[in-house]
Amino acid sequence: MQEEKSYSFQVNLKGMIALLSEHLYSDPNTFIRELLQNGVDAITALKHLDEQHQGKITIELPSIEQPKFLFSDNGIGLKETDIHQFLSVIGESSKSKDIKDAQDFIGKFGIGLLSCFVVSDEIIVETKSALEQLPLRWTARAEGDYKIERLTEDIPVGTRVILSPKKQFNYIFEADYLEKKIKFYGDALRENISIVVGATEKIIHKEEPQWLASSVSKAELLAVGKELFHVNFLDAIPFETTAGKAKGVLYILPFRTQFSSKQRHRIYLKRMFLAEEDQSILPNWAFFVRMLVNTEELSATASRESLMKNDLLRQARKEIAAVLKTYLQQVKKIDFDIYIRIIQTHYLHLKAFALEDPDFLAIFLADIPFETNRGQRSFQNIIDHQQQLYYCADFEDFKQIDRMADTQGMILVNASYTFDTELLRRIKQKYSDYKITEMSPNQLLETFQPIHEDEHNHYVSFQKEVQRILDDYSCVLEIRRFKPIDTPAIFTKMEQNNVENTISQLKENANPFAQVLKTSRPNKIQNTLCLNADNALIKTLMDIKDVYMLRSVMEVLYVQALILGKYPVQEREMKVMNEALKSLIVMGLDNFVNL
Ligand SMILES: Nc1ncnc2c1ncn2[C@@H]1O[C@H](COP(=O)(O)OP(=O)(O)OP(=O)(O)O)[C@@H](O)[C@H]1O
Repeated sequence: MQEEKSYSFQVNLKGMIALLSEHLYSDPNTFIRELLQNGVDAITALKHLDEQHQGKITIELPSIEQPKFLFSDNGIGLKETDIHQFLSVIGESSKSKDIKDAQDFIGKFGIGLLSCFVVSDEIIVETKSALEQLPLRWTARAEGDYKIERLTEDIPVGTRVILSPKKQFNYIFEADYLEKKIKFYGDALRENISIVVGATEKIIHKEEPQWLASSVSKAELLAVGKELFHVNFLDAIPFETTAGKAKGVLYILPFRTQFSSKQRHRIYLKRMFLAEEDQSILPNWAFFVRMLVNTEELSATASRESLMKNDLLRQARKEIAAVLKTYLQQVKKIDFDIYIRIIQTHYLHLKAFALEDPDFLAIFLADIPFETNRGQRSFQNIIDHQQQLYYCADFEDFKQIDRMADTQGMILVNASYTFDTELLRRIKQKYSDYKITEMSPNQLLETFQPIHEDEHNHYVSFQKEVQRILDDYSCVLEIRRFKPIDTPAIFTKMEQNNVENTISQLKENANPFAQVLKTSRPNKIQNTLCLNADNALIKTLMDIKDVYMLRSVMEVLYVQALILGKYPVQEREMKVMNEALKSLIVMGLDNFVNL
């Protein structure tokens, strides 16, 4: 048997840097964030020794006289052993979780400094540890070697990172550009940050942001929101969570958003900007919200572009969801105007989530708006009006009967919009006290008053004659009384398989017409022409003895009813109408001549 030998993995630094820069640090600005983070962590470490220590970060920009980029902090610095152990070993961090107070630091993976290689072929770190007082210089090259030397001149306690910008990234080291980026990443930090250009020093950040202060008014929060997101929000809801120690503001958007569109938030981790597009700390139904949040205890992924999805995050999300729900419950009492504006703007999202979440449904039930034949109305308003809610799940059905419903004084919901039908069915299921009925043209027809039994004899021969005419159009005749009385005929069309549904639904609603419908209509029937016994023209028609004239008038009425019901009128029907009109005119002329 061969002798066993064990070997250590070797790391090709160049390959590693390429990997990191192409995948993990695809944005060349990342090094700014990583340097800021390291500076802040070093200051935090020194504060563990001296609570009063005032942190400061100074950035010196390259110039003709001094072509390097210098990033200095007055943090704890590095001892010689730290340099070997942490700076020079990829993946080693002095802030990892097995050290005490690890949760105070932003960094933890031991790779962040490598991002400097994206913009510079060399990284120099000059440092003096508060614990060792030895000024040292570490020089690392992208080729993978490094050296350490003792500095002859003394330097203050802290660390200075020196980079030689690659030509293609010169733009990043311009004062304006850099200032913007520093503010972007570091606007919530406690440390003073200044930029030095030549002989001038400019403090670009020094104050704790207003939204993180302990007492701040709603007006101030709205002003912060406007400045950060350029939006005049409807409202600002401050919140804090126990899980993950998140503190921030939920802003209610004043405009409707697409379900698929991602909102831009401002998410900070230990006051360092982390991400804009990470939605994971918000409940998925909070499309109408933009969030400004700092978390002290949640973790970031290694790329630092999002929060780590773990139990703590899920717990924090639950707390935020509870805050938002409580707000929505209370805002109705506190500020009705805002409540109504929220509903008017975001009802589509609210409907979607009312479907998923019974709490949501309970909050908004009364005020959920629906489109009806009489404009937009809230659920409660419709119920109050007629003690029940009628709706059409199909737009064609709605189109067909909205005019009739209107003249009958009925409010009819057009539930053909996304979520409406499903939501009404859910409400019906959950709140059995409410009477909610799906309407089809035929069902509406069934609510029309039938002719009295005693009158049947009077109509028999007329009915037979007209049915014979309508047989040519596969249409069944009904005679009823309905409003408006100036409407002589209504045409309805029903899918074959809807007949049974209609019957069972009418039965469910204890509608006496259910039995009539079942017995009087075979399943094959699709088309119905309902004549209005109260209409003057129909009354006159009953007295016409001339079968040709009756046929012509009926054909005109049939096509007119199609048009009224917004059914497509085919060439055949147009031809029938024209022929019928022509016959009527001829008949009229004959009568005229005979006079
Ligand atoms: N400005 C600094 N002052 C003191 N120590 C520093 C400084 N910058 C880096 N270090 C040391 O170098 C180590 C490696 O830094 P690096 O930025 O690569 O990773 P990290 O900050 O530990 O973790 P992450 O990869 O999550 O940012 C740090 O853990 C720290 O010990």
